[in-house]
Amino acid sequence: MTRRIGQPDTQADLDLRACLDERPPHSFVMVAGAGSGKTTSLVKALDHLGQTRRKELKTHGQRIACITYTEVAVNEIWGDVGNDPLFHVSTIHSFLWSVVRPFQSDLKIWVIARIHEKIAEAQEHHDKPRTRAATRVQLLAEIARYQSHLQTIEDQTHFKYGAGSDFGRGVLGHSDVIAAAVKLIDQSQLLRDIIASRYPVLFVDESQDTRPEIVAALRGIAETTSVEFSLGFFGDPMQKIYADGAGVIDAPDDWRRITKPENFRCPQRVLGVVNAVRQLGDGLVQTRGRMMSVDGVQVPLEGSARIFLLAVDEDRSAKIAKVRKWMRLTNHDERWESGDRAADVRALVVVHRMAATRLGFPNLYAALNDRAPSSIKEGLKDGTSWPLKPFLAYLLPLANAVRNNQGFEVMSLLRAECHQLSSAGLAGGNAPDIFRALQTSTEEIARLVLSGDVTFLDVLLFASRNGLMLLDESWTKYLEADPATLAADDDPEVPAVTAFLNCRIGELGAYHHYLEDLSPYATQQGVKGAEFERVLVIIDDAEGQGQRLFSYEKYFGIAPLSDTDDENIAAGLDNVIDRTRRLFYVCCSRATRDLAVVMFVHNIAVAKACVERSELFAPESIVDDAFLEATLSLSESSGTSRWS
Ligand SMILES: Nc1ncnc2c1ncn2[C@@H]1O[C@H](COP(=O)(O)OP(=O)(O)OP(=O)(O)O)[C@@H](O)[C@H]1O
Repeated sequence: MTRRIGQPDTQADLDLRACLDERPPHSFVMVAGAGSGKTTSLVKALDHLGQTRRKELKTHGQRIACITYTEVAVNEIWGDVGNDPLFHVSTIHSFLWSVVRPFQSDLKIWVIARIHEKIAEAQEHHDKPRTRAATRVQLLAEIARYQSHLQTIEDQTHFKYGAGSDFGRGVLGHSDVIAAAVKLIDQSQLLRDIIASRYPVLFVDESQDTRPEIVAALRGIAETTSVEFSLGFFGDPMQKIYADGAGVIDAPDDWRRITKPENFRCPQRVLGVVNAVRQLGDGLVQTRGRMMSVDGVQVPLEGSARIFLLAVDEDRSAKIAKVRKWMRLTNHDERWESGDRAADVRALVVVHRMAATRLGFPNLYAALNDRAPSSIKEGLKDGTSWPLKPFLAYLLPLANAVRNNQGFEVMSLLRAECHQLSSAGLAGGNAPDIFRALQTSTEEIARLVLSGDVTFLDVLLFASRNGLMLLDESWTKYLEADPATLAADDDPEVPAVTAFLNCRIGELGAYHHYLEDLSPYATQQGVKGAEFERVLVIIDDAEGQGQRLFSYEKYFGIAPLSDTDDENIAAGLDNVIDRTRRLFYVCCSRATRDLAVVMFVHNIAVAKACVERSELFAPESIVDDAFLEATLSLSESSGTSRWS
C-alpha cells in the first residue's frame, strides 16, 4: 500500500467516492488549501475507480485520465497507483498531444493558419508608422522566414511535439500544442465524443494553473457529449503561480463542490505562517497540522518557522551556508547542513538564474536564456533544447562511462551514435584499426568534457572530426561559417547558439546536476505539489531582477509600489502583491518540519520593521545578520556542546 492510498479517509474522500458512483456521473471541483490532501484524495479516488470499475472499463477499452502539472508529479501519482495501465497519468501537454496527434491533416491546417497569422502580425507591426527602421528590417526577415516555412510545410506529413515550436522542422512547442488542441476540441463534436469515450473519467490536478482555454475546452466536453463522462478539477486558487492559470474554476451549478478544511502537511509553526500569509488573500484558515506519534498517541508536531534578514553582498552563498549551520545548531539537527538527498533540504529560488549562479553554470544559462527564441529557451528548463541534446544525451554520458570504466555502456553509446561502428562503416575499413582509433578518441573526448577548460565548440568539433558522431545539419553553419557571416545571419537562434558554443564545457556537469534534480536548488514555482522536511526559501529581489512578476520587497512593504502596481490594485487586477503572496504561500507550505526564509535586503533595520509589521512571523523568529553572526561566533568560541 502506498503512502497516499494508505491515508485515512476524510469526509471529502467519502463525498468524492459518492460523486463518482452516481449514475449518470457528476463532474466536480475540489477546492482546498495547501497540504489538505487534494492529491491524496485524487489518488484514493483513482484507486476506488480501479476497484469498482476495472472490468467494465477494460471491456470497453477505456482508461481513466489524470492530468497534472509537472513530470515529477506525473511520476508520483503514477507510482501511487502502482503504475497501473488502467490510468493514463500525464502532463496537460502530453495529454492534449496524445489526443490530437492522430489528426495530422487537421494539425497541418492549423499550423498553416498559425503561420499566416504570424505573418499578418509581423506585417502589421512593420506597417505601423512608429516602427523603427532597424525593427522593420528584422520584421521583413521574419516574414521571409515564415514564408519559407509555408513552403517546407507543403511537404510535411508528420508533425512532432517538442519543447519549443519550430514549424520549419515540423515541431509544435508546448504553447502551440495547447492552442492547436483547444481549437481542434472546440471545433469538433466528434473529437469531444472520442475523448469522453476513451476517458470516461478525467481528473485535473493543480487546476488553478491550468489555462482557462483548456478548462473551457474540457468543460465543453462535459457539457456537450452524450457519452457518460465525469470531469474533476482539484486545486487551490491561492496556489496559482502562473499568470495564465485559471485560478478559480468556473464550474456550472450542477457540478459537485467538495472541500477539505485540514492541513495535514505543515507543523504548527509553519501552519501559523501559512494561515497568516493567506489571511490577506482569501482569508482561509486551515486546521489540524501535521501530527506525530508519541507513545502511540497522535500529537501535533511543533516544527519551526523563521525568517533571516541578511545584508545583500557579494557572497550570498556563504551566508546561506551560515544559515544552514545556524539551523543545525539551533534545531539540533545535523541534516540541515547535509548535502545528502535523504536529508531533504530544499533551497527555493525565484529564478533559475539564481540556481545557475550558485551551482556554477551562469554562462550556459545566460547563453540559452537571454535573447534566445522560445524554441531554445523553453528547452533549457528540461534539457530538450536542440543545442544541448548531443551533450546531454551522448557526450556527457560517454565521458562518464569512460571515466567509470563502463565498457559496455561506452560501446552501446558509440553503437547508437558513431557511424564508424555501423555495418557500413565497419565494412569500409579495417575493424581493428577503427576500434583502436575510436578508443583513443573516446578517451580524449572524456578528457575534454571532464577537464572542463575547453569550449562546447571545441568538444563538438573534436567529436565530429574524429568520427564519434554525425552532426545533423542544424550545426553546419556554426561549425563552418566564418564569424562575420554568422553574425549577419538573421536566424534568431544564432546569438544564443553562438554564445552557448563559446561557454566552457565545465558548466555542463553543474547544469546536468540541476536538471536531474540532484542539487538542493529548485525554483519556487517548480515545487508546487511537493513537500520537503527542511525548506529554505531564498528571497533576493536584487538577484531576481530579471523578472518583474514577483517582488518580496514590495510584498513586505520594504520597496514602494510603482504607478502600474497602484493602478492594477485600484482596478482589482492581478498585481505584484497578490502574485508574490501566492508564491510565498506555495513556498512556505512545502515544509513538513522546518521553514527558514532567507531574505537579502539593503537595509536590515527597515526590513525588520516591515517584517514585524506584517505579523507573519513571531518576533523571536526574526533573525538578523548581527544576531546570526553573534550566535555563530559564540558557538565557535564556546564549542557546539554548550550551544543549547
Ligand atoms: N487523510 C490524511 N491523513 C493524514 N495525512 C494525510 C491525509 N491526506 C493527506 N495527508 C498527507 O498530507 C500531505 C499533503 O497531502 P497532498 O500532497 O495530497 O496535499 P495537497 O492538498 O495536494 O497539497 P498542495 O496543494 O499543497 O500541493 C501528504 O504528506 C499526505 O500524505
